[in-house]
Amino acid sequence: MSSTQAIRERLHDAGASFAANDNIAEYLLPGDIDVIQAEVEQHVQAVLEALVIDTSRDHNTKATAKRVARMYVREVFAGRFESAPEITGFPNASGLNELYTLGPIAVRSTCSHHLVPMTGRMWVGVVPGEKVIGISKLVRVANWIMSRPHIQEEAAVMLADELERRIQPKGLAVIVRAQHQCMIWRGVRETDTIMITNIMRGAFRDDRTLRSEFMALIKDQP
Ligand SMILES: Nc1nc2c(ncn2[C@@H]2O[C@H](COP(=O)(O)OP(=O)(O)OP(=O)(O)O)[C@@H](O)[C@H]2O)c(=O)[nH]1
Repeated sequence: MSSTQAIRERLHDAGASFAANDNIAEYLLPGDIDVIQAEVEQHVQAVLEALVIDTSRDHNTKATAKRVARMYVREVFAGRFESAPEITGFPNASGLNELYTLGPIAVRSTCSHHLVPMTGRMWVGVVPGEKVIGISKLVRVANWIMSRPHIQEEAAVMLADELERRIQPKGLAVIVRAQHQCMIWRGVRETDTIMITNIMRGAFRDDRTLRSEFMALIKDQP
């Protein structure tokens, strides 16, 4: 059966969750991504037809279904289908115990309620534990998590959980500041509203001075 129904059945049989912000890479077989993309294309074409758009004669929308399917599957929702990025870790040989911050990192995500962009910036603060990791890997993990449909609170927690699990720091802070197009482009149409999510773990939760130091370090990076 070459359809996404076979993939959903596989996930059901394995008892796996496949919510919008879950990653399902470990349940996919070779070729499944092409099956998903082809089926999404068919359904986007049906949406265009339901919107009474003449894609056969309108040169602007002729290839829109194909473009949108590729964008969803290979770009903006790729974090659902791709395996987690590898993290290069080094032993913390010199016993580094100081805070470092990384940011701003671009937030490019999608609101799972209206499937429109959620964009902004985020910062990560780390007090290392036994491992020191390549800082670009924080960005790779962040992009992998964010490129799924989300609500911001869950995205921030999911990123913090993943980083905590993979780098086992003494302290971890994740701050996400994002604008939601579902509140700008439509709906309440508030153009300047920003949602801020703060996650403080380990030393950042327990030590107010460390938290303040982190906030001071990032405060001039709007
Ligand atoms: N908590 C939270 N809410 C979000 C996020 N993104 C969007 N929302 C809200 O989710 C809600 C969606 O619920 P509905 O009331 O069913 O959607 P709607 O009728 O289109 O609502 P309006 O946007 O008010 O027009 C809206 O209030 C959105 O503003 C997010 O990341 N976190």
